[in-house]
Amino acid sequence: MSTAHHITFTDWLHDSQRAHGTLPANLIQTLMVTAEACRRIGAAIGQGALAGVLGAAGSENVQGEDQKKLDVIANDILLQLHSDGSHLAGMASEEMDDPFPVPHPGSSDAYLLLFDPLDGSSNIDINAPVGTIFSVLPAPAGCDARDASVFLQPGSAQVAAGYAIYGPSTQLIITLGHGVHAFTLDRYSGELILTQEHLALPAQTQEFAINMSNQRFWEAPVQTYVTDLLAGKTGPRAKDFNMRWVAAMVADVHRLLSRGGVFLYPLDSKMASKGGKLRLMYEANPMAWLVEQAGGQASTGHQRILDIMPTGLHQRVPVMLGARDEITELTRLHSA
Ligand SMILES: O=P(O)(O)OC[C@H]1O[C@](O)(COP(=O)(O)O)[C@@H](O)[C@@H]1O
Ligand SMILES: [Mg+2]
Ligand SMILES: [Mg+2]
Repeated sequence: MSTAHHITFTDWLHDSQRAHGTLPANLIQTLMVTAEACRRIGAAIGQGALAGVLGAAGSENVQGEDQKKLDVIANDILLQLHSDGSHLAGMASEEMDDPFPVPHPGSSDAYLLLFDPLDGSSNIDINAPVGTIFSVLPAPAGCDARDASVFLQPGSAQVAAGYAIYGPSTQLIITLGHGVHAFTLDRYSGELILTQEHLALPAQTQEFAINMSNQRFWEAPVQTYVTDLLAGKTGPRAKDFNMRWVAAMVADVHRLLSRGGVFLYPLDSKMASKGGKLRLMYEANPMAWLVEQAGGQASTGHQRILDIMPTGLHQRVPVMLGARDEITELTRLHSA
């Protein structure tokens, strides 16, 4: 589809409502407030050293990881902006052990919002891209969002998913189940403007993303897969592959959605007991749905990510997503 100009995110949400009729007011509100939170997080990140926001917060999150000041700031911005409304029943975040119930949950059709407020934290101090990832689930009628089990729905139940990337430009990428669309922040007007509709992920690629320093810890199927890619033209794949690793899932997935590719964070023996590196509910699920909506696939190697029945809010899973033919090859190797 052609590039559209000067359609703001708000206009687009109302157009989508007219076109698909599936956007309740509370969902529109959830997405508008999330977009505004991302704009403010992007502004704080953009100020960098000038705002004193860089460096460690001196605390740990539930995963036992050191929090950066911006992890905490980004989390607080999302909590604060959403707490004012009645569109959500509750929120869950990488940075909080337990769910955050919204003080005055309103109507029965409220939503649950899950997020990784700042993805790629280790990139902050080197002025490289970072992002915010979010996933929206329906709240079961009359649920008590203090109870983590209300959030434990498979990725296939998501009603919206997306991310903001804070790079040379700030962009918001979103799906509501009708393709993947990109908005770019106009820094002069403060508006998010629709800049690309229906992002498409080619079935084939010659580019892969994986943290190669973990090679010796991977399981056999991933060892075989990457060995074949590295063998290039004279190997079994009969073509040369390029490799990229930004070390922020948002940026690595954004590259896939922009020019194709495959991204892997497989299980390795260092983290086998944890189940993987990336978090299912607010990293793997939203990215898996975006990738599928763009024509790609997302798998653990054994199972479609969106079919996983979650057992914990902060559950981790192996992630392989991107070009359809590559994920098909990876699942073949895992079942061999
Ligand atoms: O340290 P590595 O192996 O490069 O890990 C990079 C991965 O870790 C993450 O940064 C984890 O995200 P957080 O920064 O939200 O903890 C992913 O975005 C990225 O894919
Ligand atoms: Mg992350
Ligand atoms: Mg994070």
